[in-house]
Amino acid sequence: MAKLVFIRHGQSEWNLENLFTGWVDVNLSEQGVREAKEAGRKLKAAGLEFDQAYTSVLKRAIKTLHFALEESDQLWIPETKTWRLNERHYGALQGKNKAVAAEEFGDEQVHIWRRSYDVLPPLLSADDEGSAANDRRYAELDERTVPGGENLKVTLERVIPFWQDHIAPDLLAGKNVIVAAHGNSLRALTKYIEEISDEDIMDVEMATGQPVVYTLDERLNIIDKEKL
Ligand SMILES: O=C(O)[C@@H](CO)OP(=O)(O)O
Repeated sequence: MAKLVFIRHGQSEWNLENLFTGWVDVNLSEQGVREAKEAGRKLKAAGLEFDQAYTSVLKRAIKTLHFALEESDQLWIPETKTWRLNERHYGALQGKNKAVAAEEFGDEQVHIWRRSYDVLPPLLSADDEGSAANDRRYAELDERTVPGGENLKVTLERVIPFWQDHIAPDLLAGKNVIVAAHGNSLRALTKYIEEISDEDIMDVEMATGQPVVYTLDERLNIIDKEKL
């Protein structure tokens, strides 16, 4: 039986400032560093040993993974970074304050942008300075693949191929896997593996720095789920 752990990054500087973040590569806050280290201590106390780690190409998730693995003395394990585990791209909302946006557009509209399954945020154009098209780490992406903004549905559609090609084969081979990622890329994975409806996923939240441990059978059915 394989173990699968999801961990959302610790609090980021922009979580603290209540800004839409998405693909902006912000750092962990001091509290976020503490949360990541605490997560590592919990993994160690639970006796969890990993064979493979996956994370995004954003430093808040990468650093969370490293702090957690360091605290549990497993920094040596193989790790793969992929844009497919990035936070959802928040389009033109990136960098805006969530409370200010709620005053400007109304609470309901902001809630729809944040939690609806298939409503897109206002998009960022490819020639915008902040576009991922100008970022070297996404140079491998076909320009039609570089998002100008994503909803959870689009996020799920780019996360699940990575699950199918990498994470699921590892688990099927009996490996224990840790995935350090983001609120919405993890909501997409959670929706997929727990078969949560488009409606019910609106109420699912991921806490920063809290490991979620799944025990899976040899066909990847969920036997147990525990939050540490
Ligand atoms: O701003 C973001 O990128 C995400 C995660 O912090 O926010 P939300 O919870 O609104 O999806």
